[in-house]
Amino acid sequence: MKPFTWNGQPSRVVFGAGALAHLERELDLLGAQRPLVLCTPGQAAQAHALAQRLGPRCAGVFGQAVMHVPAATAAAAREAAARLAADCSIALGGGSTTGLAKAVALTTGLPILAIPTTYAGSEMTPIYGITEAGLKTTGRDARVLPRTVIYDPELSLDLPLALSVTSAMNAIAHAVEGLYAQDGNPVTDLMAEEGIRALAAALPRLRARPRDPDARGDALYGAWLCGSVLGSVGMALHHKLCHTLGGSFDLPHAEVHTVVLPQALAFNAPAVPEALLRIRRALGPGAASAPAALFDLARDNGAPVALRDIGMREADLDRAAEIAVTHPYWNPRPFSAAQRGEIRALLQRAFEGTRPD
Ligand SMILES: NC(=O)C1=CN([C@@H]2O[C@H](COP(=O)(O)OP(=O)(O)OC[C@H]3O[C@@H](n4cnc5c(N)ncnc54)[C@H](OP(=O)(O)O)[C@@H]3O)[C@@H](O)[C@H]2O)C=CC1
Ligand SMILES: O=C(O)/C=C\C(=O)CC(=O)O
Repeated sequence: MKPFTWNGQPSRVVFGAGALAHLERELDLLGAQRPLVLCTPGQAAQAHALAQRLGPRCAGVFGQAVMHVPAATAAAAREAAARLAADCSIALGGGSTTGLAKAVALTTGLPILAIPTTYAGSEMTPIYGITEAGLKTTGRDARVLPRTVIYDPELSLDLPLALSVTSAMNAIAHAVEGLYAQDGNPVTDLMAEEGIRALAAALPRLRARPRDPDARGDALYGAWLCGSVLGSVGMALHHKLCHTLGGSFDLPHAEVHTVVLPQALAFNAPAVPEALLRIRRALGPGAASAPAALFDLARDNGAPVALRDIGMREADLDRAAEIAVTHPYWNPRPFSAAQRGEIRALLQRAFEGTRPD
């Protein structure tokens, strides 16, 4: 057994259908008297319903969360939290909303109670991302790790199927990179393999019955495991490419992960044989390689497999490759300026949607 350290996940998790009923109890446990409810404009109705339920203890609602957390939005949310004398953020929504709560926590220390409605997994990580002048900066800071997470499958029953599939692929990507992370360990390996299995098995059930509460619960269970992996170990090439494409070219986050994952794993495959075995086992029986099986999982569940289908311009691929190899993340197969050509070729295959061998 190789030596390792594991910081675990200090977040308190309340999981189950109807778990939202425990919100007041969880706020009391946090000692939160004046929570600010954060959401996207699209989820304002749910956020205001939550605020009404909380009554006078609720400091208010800030409903301007946006994907990739623009710096201006972060500043506006911080100002609102100060003006309303909030002592806690409730992030009701997907990773965009959790990311906004993290941006507030980064400078104010305001504790976060996250109520995820997608499978992004941000609620289980100390990773933040803020985008300014077309460049996304990510970092890790213990202050941004949500203190409490309420996972209630009933809140994702209406998550559109297409988003359910791509958000599940986003979560699977966390686990895939966790399986070859520089600081991986036996516990995160177990969580990663089980998370991939749970999500991959839930997808066809969701296609058959999108409002199946059990399938939604199993998917959320998988997202929790995969997010926990991401929160515990480092990210590598795949996430670097997605941060570049998402933050610098404003592509939809989960869709980028869905398209890039098979290609990034194919690039790393020669260096990560153990990870390939675990991924292949988690995805169930089949003759395809792990990268090809991930490609097929996305394609067979109706998700995009080509960057050109999610808004990427071929003319931007050179710049994307340049950004990606600048300040690279650690990766089991080194990528830096010297590998720019290989990364450019990877992006071309992702642009065209070429099924990996
Ligand atoms: N720091 C970290 O560890 C991580 C951060 N992230 C970040 O999170 C963001 C992406 O998160 P993701 O969840 O994919 O994106 P969003 O939070 O933007 O949600 C994606 C889409 O799903 C819709 N949606 C969310 N929940 C529901 C629901 N219950 N019913 C119907 N529609 C719903 C949203 O609609 P609407 O806009 O109306 O709300 C939105 O259109 C990115 O900024 C990414 O960088 C992602 C993973 C990990
Ligand atoms: O790319 C991911 O899914 C994980 C991390 C981030 O998105 C960083 C961020 O919060 O923007």
